[in-house]
Amino acid sequence: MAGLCGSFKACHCCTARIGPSVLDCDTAMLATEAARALRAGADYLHLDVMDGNFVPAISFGANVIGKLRAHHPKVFFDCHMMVAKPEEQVEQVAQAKAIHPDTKKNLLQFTFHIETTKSRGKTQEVIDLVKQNGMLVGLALNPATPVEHVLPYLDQVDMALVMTVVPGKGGQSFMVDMMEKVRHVRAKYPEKVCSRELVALEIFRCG
Ligand SMILES: O=C(CO)[C@@H](O)[C@H](O)COP(=O)(O)O
Repeated sequence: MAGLCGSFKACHCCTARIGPSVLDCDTAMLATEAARALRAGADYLHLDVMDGNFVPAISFGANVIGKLRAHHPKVFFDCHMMVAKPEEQVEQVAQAKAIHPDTKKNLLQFTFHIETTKSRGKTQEVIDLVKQNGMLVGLALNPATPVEHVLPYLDQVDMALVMTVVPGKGGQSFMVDMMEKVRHVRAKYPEKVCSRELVALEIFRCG
């Protein structure tokens, strides 16, 4: 059975961190639901922000992320920004910044989609803006987007989010053919690639 890196042997890159999406939880009880996920073993939280534009659905935004921070001051938040103009939300999301008191690690990441910036020539600008606002940077790519679109930026970002579902809703089937993109990114950046659904698949495989 292949590991996270696609290797058929156990190796260092098969270490996984679990960051569940809270999209399909009872969002009226978000802080409690997040606590439940963390108690169950989540290492961090994946927060799906949807604007009704880049994707049809609307979920929650920076204001809710800020409120959630008050309940979870030591938890890493990966904010998956499924929004058409990520640059307009950087400052608001940055309000939820936090540094872990013991590890001194940055606990906030702003992950935006290359599809929203590439055609406007704004990818570099958004990366810079996110960093200026004190957050880690994630770069996401849709299943239909070639991996080559993100490669020029991977030296500068903290994470590549290889989507293995079409962005917009929860509960979809894992697209196993996206593994090729994961392998491609991992070959050069073993610590930078993330595919949440992939992690779920591996847990399933391991029983
Ligand atoms: O970004 C997305 C979808 O747009 C993902 O984070 C999913 O929303 C996760 O949902 P489940 O697959 O866990 O139901």
